[in-house]
Amino acid sequence: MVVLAKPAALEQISLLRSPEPGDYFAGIPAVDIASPGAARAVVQACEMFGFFKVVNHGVPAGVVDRLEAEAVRFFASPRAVKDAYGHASPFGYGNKRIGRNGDMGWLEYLLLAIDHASLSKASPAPSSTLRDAVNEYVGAMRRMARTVLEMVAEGLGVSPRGALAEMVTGAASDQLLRLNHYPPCPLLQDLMPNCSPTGFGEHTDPQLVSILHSNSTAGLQVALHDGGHWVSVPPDPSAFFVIVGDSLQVLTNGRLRSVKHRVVVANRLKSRLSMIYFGGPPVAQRIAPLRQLLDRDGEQSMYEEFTWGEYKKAAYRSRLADNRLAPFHRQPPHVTMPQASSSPPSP
Ligand SMILES: C=C1C[C@]23C[C@@]1(O)CC[C@H]2[C@@]12CC[C@H](O)[C@@](C)(C(=O)O1)[C@H]2[C@@H]3C(=O)O
Ligand SMILES: O=C(O)CCC(=O)C(=O)O
Ligand SMILES: [Fe+2]
Repeated sequence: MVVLAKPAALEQISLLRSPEPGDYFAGIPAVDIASPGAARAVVQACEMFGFFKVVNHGVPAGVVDRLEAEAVRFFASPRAVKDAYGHASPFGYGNKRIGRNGDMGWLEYLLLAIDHASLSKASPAPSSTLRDAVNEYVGAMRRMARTVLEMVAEGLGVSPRGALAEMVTGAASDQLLRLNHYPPCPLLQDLMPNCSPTGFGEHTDPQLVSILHSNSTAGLQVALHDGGHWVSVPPDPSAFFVIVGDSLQVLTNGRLRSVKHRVVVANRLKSRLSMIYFGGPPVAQRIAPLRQLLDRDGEQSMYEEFTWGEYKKAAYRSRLADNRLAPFHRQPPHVTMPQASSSPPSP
């Protein structure tokens, strides 16, 4: 038996099967958020996939292009310059290490904290041009998150319409912006032509919603709710992708479900660049199913109650692939069995 050694640079990075043309999934719903039926379409997509593409979003191309150009410029700078903004703990520049608990991926990134509508002082900006581009982009993402969450509320029949949106766009909300750069990895080309390094390992996002933009290099995969099968998402730089997070799953008592996703670095020539806005609530926000939904549908909460601060603390102690909601799942209501008789059966 011939045992192939992994190149040292990939030692702690797990390999995935490279996607084949048939893995590209044509069924990802695209929602025109400016259309009259959008609220229903958003809820349907979130129920079925926990993921959808936003088209006709109204975000000017210049806002995206400016931040993308700044990100490209930053990632192209010398390692020593980038390290001056690291090491992501959790904010700043990170290289290969994701979080603090041993997860590794074939990527480099900038993780930035957002206070209200602009870059937080907790995240020093590598340059004033990058800071301005971030602030402009975050403004557009906050508006999109508001629109999407208003549509979720409307589609679910929850009032006021802003009940969910306010959690993410209110003054004390906990938002992040992440710029991910996945350089091509030619190391496996001859060694294992059908394998590719993991860029970002499988996980669900802990917040309410994440809004993702990427360049035209593929790599994102989502696990279908129906069977857990991994499918590749065809990239579309003219659109955004909305990812349902764990907190929105709990707030809707599991009606909308967070989606597992990951990135595989299969392109041997071109970098993938993604920009993701994470919409989280204030740390003190109670995360529990909306009362209106429970009362209307005669349901009991499927989850133990927690605050976003508690969930976040637990999440940051977990590994990427962990099921972070599992410890908060309530046991199904106790089923009482008829008592077995202790007296011997009569003859
Ligand atoms: C391994 C980890 C990275 C992460 C914190 C965690 O301990 C588990 C959740 C991870 C995640 C996934 C979505 C976002 O990219 C992120 C910023 C988040 O809020 O939760 C990352 C965290 C991170 O990279 O620090
Ligand atoms: O970079 C991507 O396309 C996805 C990254 C991601 O899921 C994340 O940063 O949480
Ligand atoms: Fe994610």
